Parts: sequence; C-alpha cells; structure tokens
Amino acid sequence: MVVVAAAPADNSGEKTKAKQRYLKRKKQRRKNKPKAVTGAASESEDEGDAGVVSDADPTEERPVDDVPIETDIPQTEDKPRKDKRPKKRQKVVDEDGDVEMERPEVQDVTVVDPELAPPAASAPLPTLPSFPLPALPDAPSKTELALQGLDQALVGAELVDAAGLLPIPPDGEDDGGTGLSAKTRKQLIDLGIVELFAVQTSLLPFLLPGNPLQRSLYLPFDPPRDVCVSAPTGSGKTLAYVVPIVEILSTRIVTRLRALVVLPTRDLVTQVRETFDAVGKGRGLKIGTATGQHSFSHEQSQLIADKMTHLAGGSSKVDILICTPGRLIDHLTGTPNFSLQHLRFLVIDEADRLLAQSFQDWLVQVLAATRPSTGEPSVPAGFPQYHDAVAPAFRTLLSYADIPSFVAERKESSCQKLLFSATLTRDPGKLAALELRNPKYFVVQEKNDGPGVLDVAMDKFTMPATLTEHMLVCEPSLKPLAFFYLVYERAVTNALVFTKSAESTARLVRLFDFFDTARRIGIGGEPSAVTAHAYSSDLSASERKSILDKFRAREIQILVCSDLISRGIDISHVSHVVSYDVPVDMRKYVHRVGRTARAGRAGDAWTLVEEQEARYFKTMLKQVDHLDKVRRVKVGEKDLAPLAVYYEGALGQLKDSYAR
Ligand SMILES: Nc1ncnc2c1ncn2[C@@H]1O[C@H](COP(=O)(O)OP(=O)(O)OP(=O)(O)O)[C@@H](O)[C@H]1O
Repeated sequence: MVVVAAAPADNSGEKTKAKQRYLKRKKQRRKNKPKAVTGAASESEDEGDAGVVSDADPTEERPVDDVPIETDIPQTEDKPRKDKRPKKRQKVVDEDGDVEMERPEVQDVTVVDPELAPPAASAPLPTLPSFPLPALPDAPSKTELALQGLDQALVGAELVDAAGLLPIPPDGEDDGGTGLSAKTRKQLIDLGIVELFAVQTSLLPFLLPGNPLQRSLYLPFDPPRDVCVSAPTGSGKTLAYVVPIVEILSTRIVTRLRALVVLPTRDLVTQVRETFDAVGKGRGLKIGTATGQHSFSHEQSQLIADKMTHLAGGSSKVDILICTPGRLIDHLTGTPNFSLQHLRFLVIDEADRLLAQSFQDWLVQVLAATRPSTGEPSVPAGFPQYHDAVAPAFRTLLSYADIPSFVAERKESSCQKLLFSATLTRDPGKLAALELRNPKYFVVQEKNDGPGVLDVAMDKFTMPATLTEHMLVCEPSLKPLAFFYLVYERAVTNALVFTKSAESTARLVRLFDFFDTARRIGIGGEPSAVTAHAYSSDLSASERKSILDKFRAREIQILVCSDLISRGIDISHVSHVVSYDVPVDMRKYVHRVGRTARAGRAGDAWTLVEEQEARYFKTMLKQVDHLDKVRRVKVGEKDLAPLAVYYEGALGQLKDSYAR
C-alpha cells in the first residue's frame, strides 16, 4: 500500500511536467478501462488513479487536480458499499456565522488491487468548485442615494393621485366625505367650486377630523400633527389650507391671532388674502396683512387693539394674519402685545423658497414665539394680567400662585404647521429646523408616474398634466426675433414672459414696442392687438397692482417680468409662459411654467435657448428625466424672414434710445 500525500494547490495554471505525465497516463488508462455502468464516479476514478500513481515516482508531487474531491452529488447506487469508509468532513461556519457548511477534506489515497476495484463510472469527472474572484460591490443606485438620510416621514408619505376629484354636496347633513360644514359647502359652490381637487380631497378630511374635539382651537393634551404637502403648480394648494382654517376658526368666540400665513412676496399676500376673504365671507373672521406696504404704525394699529397695557395673552384685532417674513419679524420684535401664543395654524406656503430665506433667522424667532419658554414668567408679578387671555400652554408663565395644578401643567402648543410647495424641499437639515411634530406628508402626483416619494427626493417634481412644453434653440442675436415670431406667428399672447433681470425686462419691452410700431406701419397702420408691459420690482406697489389688474382684464396681452412673480401667482387666463432667458435651475423652471395650465386648464410653455446654453438646459432637464417631455421646435430663417425687416428697424431705434 502506497500513500500519496496531497499536493498543495497550484494556482498558477501552468502544467508541471509531473502533471503532464500524469494526464497522459490517465488518458491511457481511460482507454484501457472497461466501461462502467453504475457506481460513484468520483470514487471509482480515485481508486484507479491511485493505482496508476503507485507506479510513479513516489517523491513526485502530485498536482492538486489529482486529489480526490468529495462532492455532494447524490449516489446512484442502491446498496451502500461496505468496502468504503465514510469520508471525513470538516465543519466550517460561514463568515456571518449563521450557516453551517461542510467542506470536503483532503484525504489520503489508498491503493487497492485494480482487480477488486469496482467498475469505473462513465460519469464526468467532478470538477473543483470555482470560487468567485473578489470584486468591488456595485455602486449604490441613484435611488438608494436619494433615500439616504431622507426624513422617515417623507419616506412614508401618502401618495395622492392628481386626477382624484370629490364632488361637494350642495346641502344637507351629508358632507360627502369632505369634512365641510353646510355653510362652507354653500360658500364654495357659490364661488364656482363644485368639487375638491386631489390635494384638497386628501388634506381636508385630515385637517377637519370628524371628532369635534379634534377641531378645537386648543389641543394642549392632544396636539395636532404637522403637515407637509408637495403638489403640482395650480393644483389648488391655497384652498387646501384656507378652507380648513376658516372652518375651524369660525367656532371662535374671542378674536385672537390664531392663524398665521407666511408667503414670500407681497403679491402673494394680496392674492391669498382675496381667497380668505372669499371663502370666509359671512363667518365673522377678521383678516389682516403685514407686508410693509403701509407704514409700520398703520400696520400696528390694524393688528393690535391695545398697545399701552402689557397683556399676558397679547391683544389681537385679527384672527388671521397673512404676511411676508420680514414684516412679521418687525412686528414680533417691535409691536407690543403682538403674540403668537394662540396660534392654531402656522402656514408656510412656498415653503422651500421661504426656508432658503434666512432673513433675521425669521423661522427660529417665529417658532420660539409659538411655544412657552422655560425661563422667567413673561409678565412679572404686580402687572395687570388676564389669565383667561393666556393660551393653555403659556399659563405656566404667569406669576399667579393659585392656578390649579392641572391648568398649570406644562402642555404643548396647539400650533399646527402646514407646509406647501410644488417643489417641496427634502433637505433633512431644513426640515429639522422646522421642528415638525410627527409630520404627515402628502405627495400629489400623476398616477403611475413613478415612485412619488423618490421623485420628491430626487427633485423630480410633477408637472400639471395639461401642460405642453417646448424649447426653441436659436442664435443669441436672433432671440428677440424668435420671441416676436412666437407672438405674431404662433399667437403666443395672454403670456407671462420671464427674463433674467429687471433690466432685461425693460429692454425687451422697449424693443417690443419699437417692433410692434414698425410692423403696424409696415402692414398698413392697423392698430396692434398686442400690448406688452414690464412688471418688475422697480415699480411701486400701486403701479404693480394696476398693471396686474390690467393684465387680468386682458388690456395687456404680454407681461414681461423677472422671477418676482414666477411663484404662486394665479391668473387664470394665462395660456402661455415664455422663458425668454433660460431658468437657472429646475425649481425655477417648474414654477415659471406652472403659471399656465392651472386648475386643469390647458397651457403652453416655451423656453428660448441660446445655442451655447442648449447643453446646460438639456442636461438640467435630463437629470430629472424630463427632457423627453419638452418638444424641440425648429424655426428656420424662412420662418423669421417676414418679421426680420421690422426687427432691423426696431433694433436701430433701441440703440438710438439707449445712446440718447
Ligand atoms: N376645487 C377647485 N375647483 C375649481 N377651481 C379650483 C379648485 N381649487 C382651486 N381652484 C383654482 O385653481 C387655481 C390654482 O389654485 P392655487 O393658486 O391654490 O394653486 P397652487 O397649487 O397653490 O399653485 P402654485 O404652486 O402655483 O402656487 C386657482 O385659480 C383656484 O381658484
């Protein structure tokens, strides 16, 4: 009996001389061997091999391929073979420790008489198991990256189908699942609102629960959850908060400042006020605005009833205040008895825009004013105090010693924060700054439009379904002409035209006037049907209002503006939006184009792209999988030729006017 020790593995892949010799013999042996019908292939082969090896030089090292390998191939023999010892197996535990495996043990090989050897099997030789080469793990997908660090509440957002509508029952007890009182339903129907849009359908029942206790003005023991809403432009977010606020505050007896709505611009404050006035008509609610449009003392007199006495519970003349953040801070720091302790609602509309605004840390100051501080009582002993006017959460700040303990207990503020935007931020840092209480997210999107939460996480915002988008690439020098082509040849009127600055706005309007006059003369002096006007921050508030009114009345057909009114402004008849200068980022694009195709109406958006900007613009759209939604329109010289003659003249006049 000769025992051949197993050789170490030869990983080089080169065949040694010994191996070559061995393989040759093996081949020979196979040829001579009688054909086996059954039997464990590996074992028969092993034994045969061993016999051959015994002839070989015992000092020769045998290649690792020689070593019999025990596999887990099921045995086909019916009877167990008595002459074989069961082979030893080595137990190993995998790296994670949760799977126990058996590793075949390298064995001694016993040489037996070939006569006694069982017939060799014809099955193929078992091969060495191959182990995968070490490789770097796959890079995380964009989706995985987008989800990293995301607010868990956003991950669990409620997805709302943008097409969902809910009819408003006109009268009777049944509210049809809207959560609205008969009074509010009647008021909405009088305003022409006969069904709720998707965002309202999901938000109203949430903010107006069936249990009347949860509709209370104060919920100190059961504070309400905060809400974040991401819904496309023109989808009706304003009514989604105006209606519940009016509904809940209508139960109030005493006027306190209970709803604060913060918006980024004065124009939006005016617009939202009009909506509150319309919906809240006949409900006795007092509504105020603070934008800096009037003098500070005038605003103070509109907001505060008593400026002279220090009142622990504040003194408000309004139930609802709609304001810009700057003016809000002015009142918070400079108006006596202006208090946010009674707030039931804090609305931050165009939230991502406002959170990007760090004006005097407005958010920190506002949030601090809505919750009781842990410091000294705000009203020292000896001062006149009216404890009935103090919000429950703030009663601990009173210096009264005789307040029963259940009242004096520290309770949470009842202020419910409501955040809205068509481009809601997913920035965890910014969301954390809001100190949201158990927030509930609503994401309104087109049905089957992909994973909604991920879309928000990856800045892929849902556009209105009724919007058609175009881009027109042109030479920079021909851009004004391309714009005139859109106006006169493609009937792009009732349009908002966005430029990059107030200066570009003024220049374009001037050029438009020269062009229009030249064209009018050229075609026989017909009065022009198209009037363009500039709308910019250079204008006074009253001028801006008058221009907007004229545009709404269709006396002006084209309003040229900067991004000042790219957010929130709602003018129903805007059928076209033109980005005369390409927007700097996707958010701006979403808000600009969202000035049309509102409330289910059709609308067209055009972007004029200078040749050198085309790559940037397309990349911006591609990053959010939006490029294929924007149709590329080609305008050749032939198209522009009829207008080119007036354009030359208008350009000359513009140059002269600036030279003067
Ligand atoms: N249920 C409804 N039925 C009919 N019209 C509605 C309804 N809800 C809202 N609207 C109208 O839809 C238009 C757009 O609403 P709103 O201004 O609230 O949109 P938005 O979602 O705030 O848009 P943006 O993000 O651009 O500010 C308004 O003219 C509004 O009156």
